Amino acid sequence: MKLKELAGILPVEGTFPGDLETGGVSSDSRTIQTGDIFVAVAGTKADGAVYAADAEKRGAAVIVAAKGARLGSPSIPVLSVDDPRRALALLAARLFSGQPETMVAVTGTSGKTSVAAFTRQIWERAGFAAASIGTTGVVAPGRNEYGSLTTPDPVELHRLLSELAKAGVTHASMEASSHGLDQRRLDGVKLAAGGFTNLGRDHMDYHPTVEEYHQAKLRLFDTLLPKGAPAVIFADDPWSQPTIDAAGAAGLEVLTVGRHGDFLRLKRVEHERYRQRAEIEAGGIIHEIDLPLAGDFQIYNALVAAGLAIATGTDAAKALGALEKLKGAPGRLDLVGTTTEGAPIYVDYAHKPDALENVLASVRPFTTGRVVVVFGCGGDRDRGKRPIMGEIATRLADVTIVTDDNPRSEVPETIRAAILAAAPDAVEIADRRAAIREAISMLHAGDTLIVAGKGHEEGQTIGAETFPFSDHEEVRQALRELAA
Ligand SMILES: CC(=O)N[C@H]1[C@@H](OP(=O)(O)OP(=O)(O)OC[C@H]2O[C@@H](n3ccc(=O)[nH]c3=O)[C@H](O)[C@@H]2O)O[C@H](CO)[C@@H](O)[C@@H]1O[C@H](C)C(=O)N[C@@H](C)C(=O)N[C@H](CCC(=O)O)C(=O)O
Ligand SMILES: Nc1ncnc2c1ncn2[C@@H]1O[C@H](COP(=O)(O)OP(=O)(O)OP(=O)(O)O)[C@@H](O)[C@H]1O
Ligand SMILES: N[C@H](CCC[C@H](N)C(=O)O)C(=O)O
Ligand SMILES: [Mg+2]
Repeated sequence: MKLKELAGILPVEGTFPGDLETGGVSSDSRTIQTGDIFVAVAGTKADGAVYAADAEKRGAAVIVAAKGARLGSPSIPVLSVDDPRRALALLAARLFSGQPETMVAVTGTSGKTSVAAFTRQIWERAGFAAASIGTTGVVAPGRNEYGSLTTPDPVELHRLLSELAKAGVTHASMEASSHGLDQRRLDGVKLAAGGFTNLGRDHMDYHPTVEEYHQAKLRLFDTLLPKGAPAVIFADDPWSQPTIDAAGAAGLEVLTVGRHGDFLRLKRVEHERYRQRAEIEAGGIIHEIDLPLAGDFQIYNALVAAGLAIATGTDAAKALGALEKLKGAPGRLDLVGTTTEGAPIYVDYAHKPDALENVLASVRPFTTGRVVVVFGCGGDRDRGKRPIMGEIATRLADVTIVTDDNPRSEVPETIRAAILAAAPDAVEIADRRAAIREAISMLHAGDTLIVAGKGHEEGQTIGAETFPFSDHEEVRQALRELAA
């Protein structure tokens, strides 16, 4: 593409060599090829500006950077922009043209992966070629790939969206993480609707305060969605009202779901161990729904997903009917097995306080014996959540086993000690495999075990190395050995 065709994103007017042919775009100098545009972004670890020379050496045609960026003295043209990350996203969208026609994004502290997966399943049942993109990867017709980020970086994202569109995918749901929103990863995506689940403590290592964390999430509503677009907002969370206010002020069509919802009103719900029966009012009509998923919170995620599908044109009866066939996202209150005495063992991705609280509270009503939980906290992540999660486990579980969950560069004992400070009666078993075995071996009829924190993950990161590790596999293996 000629540089002048990127006017509107880049300041290429005037004497600039607008006829310059450019190839791809990247913010990582290590991936630059001859003719590419290098966008220097200020990161959390480094300032991309210092890699301008490396980008030039590798053949970059032009550098895009913030005004005043210290680029050294490149001999290729430099274009200054106000917001390099946004420019990167818009360039990626332009260079990889095409995206599924109908795209929705969901944000919130918990439930994003589930909502994205549910929305895709509802669309599939309504007959659309649909995809979902998020923490557990990309799922589309004939495609199921694991990805490393919840919201992929813009270049990856637009390469993917373009591929999906070419493969005939018309509908796609994606997760908008607070990092993704803050770093403008979705700024080039044309969104038809947005969803909000809830807000709790998360990523306090990245966002200075909860208010700023909420502000990052609000970018979906006040910046990214076009005026008049539907915003499907879960109405029963303490952060629902400020989100509704912001979406309203941005001129969006606010559609609330939940017990206090107007668009989809939850009139009644009975939680059973493995399913929930709900009465949902939509447009004055009551729908009786049998949701085949464990976990009280799943009905709320299902409402947001149905709201997004209906708001983007799926028939309400079809969308709500599809809830009866939903499959949970991998590792979200996932029943992996039961002991010979019948005690269920769930693997769940709760790695933040609200999620742990919800998952433990969810299984309590169906547990006549003890609730046992195995969990740890990740290294190089929010340290403040460790004692909070220790307290939650102590309050809501009968037996707490504290173990390791991706200690990364931190000393694992220190992480465990921070949790144990608020969980004095907890058992400490450093090795996660041993912790899972110990927990399973102590189960009796009526007990429930939750192995929390890793969900779908397939590795344990210790130092800089990631060893293969799956909670699902460990649970199955321990059950086999104990039964033998
Ligand atoms: C903290 C964070 O979000 N980091 C992300 C961010 O990196 P960064 O901008 O801070 O990068 P940096 O290392 O400071 O480097 C600055 C710039 O120099 C460039 N560079 C660096 C070295 C070099 O030789 N040449 C070069 O050009 C880098 O490519 C970068 O553009 O932008 C990168 C490109 O998009 C991401 O890969 C990277 O994700 C890291 C790996 C990460 O772990 N992110 C996590 C925390 C994350 O984003 N999580 C969220 C939420 C998860 C959830 O709750 O579900 C997610 O959406 O996944
Ligand atoms: N609506 C909800 N309210 C509270 N907790 C929830 C809700 N939905 C899911 N959870 C809990 O949060 C965990 C993660 O769920 P999910 O993966 O759907 O959320 P997420 O927002 O994508 O999380 P992440 O940012 O970690 O990827 C679940 O395993 C469950 O413990
Ligand atoms: N997307 C989250 C996942 C955390 C999962 C947990 N297992 C951990 O390692 O802390 C993160 O990278 O912070
Ligand atoms: Mg997720």
